[in-house]
Amino acid sequence: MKALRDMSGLEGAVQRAPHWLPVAEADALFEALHIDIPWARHRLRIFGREIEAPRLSCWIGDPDATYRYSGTRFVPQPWPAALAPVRDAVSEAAGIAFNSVLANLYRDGQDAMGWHSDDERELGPRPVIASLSLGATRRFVLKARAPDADGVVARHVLALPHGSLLVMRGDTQALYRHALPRTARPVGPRINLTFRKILR
Ligand SMILES: O=C(O)CCC(=O)C(=O)O
Ligand SMILES: [Fe+2]
Repeated sequence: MKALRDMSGLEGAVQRAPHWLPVAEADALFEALHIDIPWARHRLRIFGREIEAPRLSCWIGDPDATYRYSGTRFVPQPWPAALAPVRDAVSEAAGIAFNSVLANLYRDGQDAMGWHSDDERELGPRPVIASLSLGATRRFVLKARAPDADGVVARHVLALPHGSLLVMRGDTQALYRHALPRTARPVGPRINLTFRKILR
């Protein structure tokens, strides 16, 4: 496993390791999760309207780690065998014991996630979120909620390749929104695992 490094311009808040999981392990994990996870379409509430999320998802976690995500309460699915050791390794890398993960499957370039922050109350005020990406490389964009002293709205675009780990911590959710835009490029499926710690 490669060490996490601070992203320039986001020191102390966002870290990543582009090739965190060795390719063979990342390949095996993608295959296992693609089959083992009961993927479903979640409903999101955006500006008071319910929409079907343009991706498939599954909430996984310890039995008492219930969670509200975009207006819906989820009781987590149990950890698939292939995922439990990954949870432990990601927890060690990020320095926090994660008890849940939102797994996302982006079937092709039309699947996406709009602007949001991972700021649900269950995560506490300054949550640590660790995001492991498998499969097709997609662009992940962080955009500041407010302009800086020069009037510039900071924007950071990251490619998240197969096996990469991204950690957001500190005030990242309070100060930034993030999104995974659609792409017209022909891309294969991507699985993203966003590990979270639900406070009880
Ligand atoms: O797919 C990604 O990289 C990000 C997903 C995300 O932000 C989320 O599910 O909260
Ligand atoms: Fe998110």
